[in-house]
Amino acid sequence: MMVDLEKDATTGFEKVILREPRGSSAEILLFGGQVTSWKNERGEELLFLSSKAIFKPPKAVRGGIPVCFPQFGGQGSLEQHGFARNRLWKIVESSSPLPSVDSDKFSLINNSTKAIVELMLTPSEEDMKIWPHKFELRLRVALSSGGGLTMTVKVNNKDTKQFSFTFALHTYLSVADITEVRVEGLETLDYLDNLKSGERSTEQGDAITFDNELDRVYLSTPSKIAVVDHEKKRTFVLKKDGLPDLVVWNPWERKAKQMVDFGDDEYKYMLCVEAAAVEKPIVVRPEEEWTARQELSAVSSSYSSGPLDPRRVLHGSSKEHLPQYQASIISRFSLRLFAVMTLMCSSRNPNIKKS
Ligand SMILES: O=P(O)(O)OC[C@H]1O[C@H](O)[C@H](O)[C@@H](O)[C@@H]1O
Repeated sequence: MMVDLEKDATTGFEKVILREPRGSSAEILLFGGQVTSWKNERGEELLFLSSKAIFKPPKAVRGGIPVCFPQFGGQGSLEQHGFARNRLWKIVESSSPLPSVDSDKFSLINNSTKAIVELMLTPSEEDMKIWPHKFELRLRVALSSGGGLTMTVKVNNKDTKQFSFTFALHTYLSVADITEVRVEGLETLDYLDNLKSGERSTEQGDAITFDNELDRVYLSTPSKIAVVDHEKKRTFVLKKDGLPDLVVWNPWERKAKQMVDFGDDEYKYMLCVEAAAVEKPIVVRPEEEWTARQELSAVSSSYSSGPLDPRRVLHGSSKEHLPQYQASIISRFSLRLFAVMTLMCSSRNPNIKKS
């Protein structure tokens, strides 16, 4: 396992590179704490990064996995998606003892089964003027020996009063042809439609497919979602904890043309699936810590990684023989029962603890 710190020759941005012996790798910019590359063992890029991406602060970089904090979207007093994605983060030295970046390239061999780096963002005086809360935001990125990419986020409240925020890991997946892509695991869920001023609707269909612009916040989503790329015969599996919502976004043709940092036809080759906490802001009291996690893996589409949706576990295959409306009613009933039981078991967010 290797962890390198380099200065990108083209952009001048400092980046951490994680490599594992079988050939997979990941790159993380200190600007934005943003993962901009994740490659499998054959060296194939799994994340989308626009060819028109602008590497010039304070513009956020279009692609990879921007961190949206302390605000997702435009609902709030801050700039769209908050400021974390266009600030310079620091490496937490204890995570990977990286030397300074003065010379060309440094390497270190990490004997664990994962190549890991931890980055941190704390507010500057300027940040405190627009969001007056002392916090520590940590992002740990780990590349496992199988090539899976795990991102663990922690927000510590270092202030004397509580604060709340919304959050997303805004993952841009690279796909071969968006019209041949299917998202599984969101069937029958409620969503907020950003193309209809956040109107609430219920997903009726089967898996989600794409033939137009789509911008939705799916609510209370299962912990495991699959994005099947038929053309590439590849399935991305996204597992998450502490991030109940999932934003699904593709700008399609018209919006693509309006974005200066996005190629006119690049919408065909990307899909954003964003593990998020949007509908219910996260509240963290002084000296508390909130943790969330997302695990990404890319597997051949013939691979089955087990049931996606907890409701399918409850009903088994018998659900498939029921008329669709009946199956959906049962699904929703059991979901509500599950939600009530969860609420009864814990009234506090289980992802928040004393730090
Ligand atoms: O252009 P950005 O600020 O990076 O936002 C890109 C997109 O992010 C999310 O997916 C939102 O749901 C979209 O409404 C937004 O257009």
